[in-house]
Amino acid sequence: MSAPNLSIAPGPDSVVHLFDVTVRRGPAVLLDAIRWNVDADERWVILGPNGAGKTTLLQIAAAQLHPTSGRAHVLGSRLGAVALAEIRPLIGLSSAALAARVPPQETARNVVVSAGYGVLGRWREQYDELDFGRADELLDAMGVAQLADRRYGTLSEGERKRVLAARALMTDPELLLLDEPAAGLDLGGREDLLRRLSVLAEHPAAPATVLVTHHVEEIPTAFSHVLLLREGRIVAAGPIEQTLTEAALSDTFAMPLHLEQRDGRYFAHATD
Ligand SMILES: Nc1ncnc2c1ncn2[C@@H]1O[C@H](COP(=O)(O)OP(=O)(O)OP(=O)(O)O)[C@@H](O)[C@H]1O
Repeated sequence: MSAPNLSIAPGPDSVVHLFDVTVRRGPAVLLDAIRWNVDADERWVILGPNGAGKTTLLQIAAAQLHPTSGRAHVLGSRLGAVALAEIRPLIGLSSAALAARVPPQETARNVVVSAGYGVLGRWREQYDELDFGRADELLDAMGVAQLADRRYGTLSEGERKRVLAARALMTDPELLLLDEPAAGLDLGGREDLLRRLSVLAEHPAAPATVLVTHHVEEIPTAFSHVLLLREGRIVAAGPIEQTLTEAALSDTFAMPLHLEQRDGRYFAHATD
């Protein structure tokens, strides 16, 4: 299924709108005629196996990549028609690619506060007390207030993820993109982060959010929609309750899977 009824142009509440978006690299088709719309009040999960195209799709939503063909609108602007630098400050992104570029000697607080300037780590910019206050609040909201003065390079994998999630929120973005925010976290860390992301997602003023994951166990409650991706194609997309079914999940991962839902959370395992 690939949202055949999606209109060619974005609606008034649309934050991300893709119409027949295809991404090719040589003979490889990374994304194949994707039709997808994210409205401002929606919280989406993109779920799929390794190599499905999830990160590529997120790069389009982050206005970091142009489609090879098709129409992509992000925050009302058509990619290719506007300078991407204009809309990027409105997008909060946390990804492995970003994590790898953070200067290790930078403090956690500076990693967060420098998002306001679209740079990684402090250079010569001057920040005011309000900026630092907001950075500390966001570190606190992500459960790492005590690490504000620690150097990024000394943080554990899970602590870095939280700092980058705080950074993604620093500019008060209209679109929040989280690529595998719970990867590398231990069980307690994952559960704590998911609870915090659920609190955020439930907030009426929270930005439209897209979270990428390989695992249904990493879907925070309060996320409203799911897009299941396999080999660059949409298997199913829509409201999570109706769309995340055992059959659709089994198709996505190309194996028979048992899916359970309890208290708004999902759990899956292979059937015998
Ligand atoms: N420049 C390229 N040329 C050819 N193939 C590419 C190129 N870049 C990415 N790919 C392929 O595109 C596919 C989709 O990659 P992408 O990183 O979007 O997948 P993903 O779903 O995020 O994977 P993972 O879960 O493993 O992170 C992969 O098979 C990858 O090998």
